[in-house]
Order: sequence, then structure tokens, then C-alpha cells
Amino acid sequence: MAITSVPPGQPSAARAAIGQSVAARLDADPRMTRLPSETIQAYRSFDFLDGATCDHLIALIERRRRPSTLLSDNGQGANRTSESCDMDRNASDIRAIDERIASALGLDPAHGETMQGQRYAPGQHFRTHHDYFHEGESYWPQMRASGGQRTWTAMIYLNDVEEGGATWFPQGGVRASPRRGMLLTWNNMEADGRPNTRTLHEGMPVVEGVKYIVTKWFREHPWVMRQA
Ligand SMILES: O=C(O)CCC(=O)C(=O)O
Ligand SMILES: [Fe+2]
Repeated sequence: MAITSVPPGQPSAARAAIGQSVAARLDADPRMTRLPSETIQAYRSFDFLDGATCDHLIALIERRRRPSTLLSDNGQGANRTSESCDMDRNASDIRAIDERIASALGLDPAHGETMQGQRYAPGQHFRTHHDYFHEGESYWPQMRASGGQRTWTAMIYLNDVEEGGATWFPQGGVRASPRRGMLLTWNNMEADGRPNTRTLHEGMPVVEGVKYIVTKWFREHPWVMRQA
């Protein structure tokens, strides 16, 4: 179909520079391990958050969860069946975690969208998708004005899951199983700063247990919060 041949975005020197500086910082951090992949730039860090902090975030998600929504409803409405909530970026506990994530990546916390919590019950999943914005979609002008493209994604698993719930990059050759406190982060861009289509990924269905994560998406420019 014609639409799939439209490139999701153009090269960008500024995004390329962000990719390089974050990767250099992660490479120099002994807590971080680069995941083997020819096509994507992804890292993990065990015990990035301690158990008490994970429990605290799980309790917040339990209190505030609501069915997840997707940015564009182009027939993908059933793609994300988890429940989500926005974390309060002005609360001191959340701000401290935001700053920890941003500092690990060497990014300004102001570029981060509000941290999102997600809860997946058995059978719930997040089907294959890209985190970056397709610059040909109708939502792009609004996204460009509110901070531009999403560069790095950082997600943290808040618990071990009995079975299922891995994050899978079928074209990246990476599959991460949930592990309490583990950070998984990846660059959504190519080396030249264009969206990397091979970052396609999926939150696989939970088979047994409940999966809790927090996700943070960083923009190329400071993020402008949408007015409620
Ligand atoms: O649940 C997962 O493992 C993936 C979540 C994800 O892809 C996202 O929040 O963008
Ligand atoms: Fe994602």
C-alpha cells in the first residue's frame, strides 16, 4: 500500500548528535550494558530502581490507572490493551526519578514527556509499534510544535512477571524479559537522525501475573505540555 512507502521522517543532524551523545554516555556507564543488535541502539541496566521505589510506583499506578489511549486511532485501537496513567511530574518523588533517568542518559529532564505508568493483566499487550512520530501523519504538526520527534525511550520494569510480558524488537533481534527495577532504553532514531523503522517493538502478552512498567519518551526539543 502506498502509505507504507512514505518514509517516517528525514535525516537530522541535531537528532544524530543526540543519539551520539547519549550512546557515549551510556557506553561509559558501568551500570549499562549495550544489547547485541546490528540494527538498533539499546541498553539495559539491572537494579536501576530499588524495590521500595518500584513498589511505590506500582501503588501509584494502581490508584490512577485507566484504559490506555493511542495517539492516532488509524485502525490500531486494539493495539494497546493495557491500562495507563500519567505520573505527576511536579511531585517531588516523581521528579527525583525523572532526574535520575535523564541524568543516566545525559538529557535535560525538560525534554522528557510526563512519565507514564502501565499495567498489563494476563492477555493484555501492546502490539508492534514505533515510539517515534510518523512525520507524514496528521498529528505531526502538533507534535513538532510541542517538542518535535521522540528520540530516546526509557522504560523501567517495576516487577518480575510470572510468564510473558517481554518487550520484543523483531527487527532488532532484542527481547527483554521483565525484571524488577531494570531499565531498558533505546534510540528511536538512525545514526543520521531519521526515524529507525527497525525499532518496531511489542509489549508481548502477559501470560501469568501482572506487569507494571513506567515509560518515558524524550523529545528532540523541550517538551511543551498540552493544555488540559
Ligand atoms: O510494555 C512493553 O514492554 C513495551 C511498552 C512500550 O512499547 C511503550 O510504552 O512504548
Ligand atoms: Fe513503545
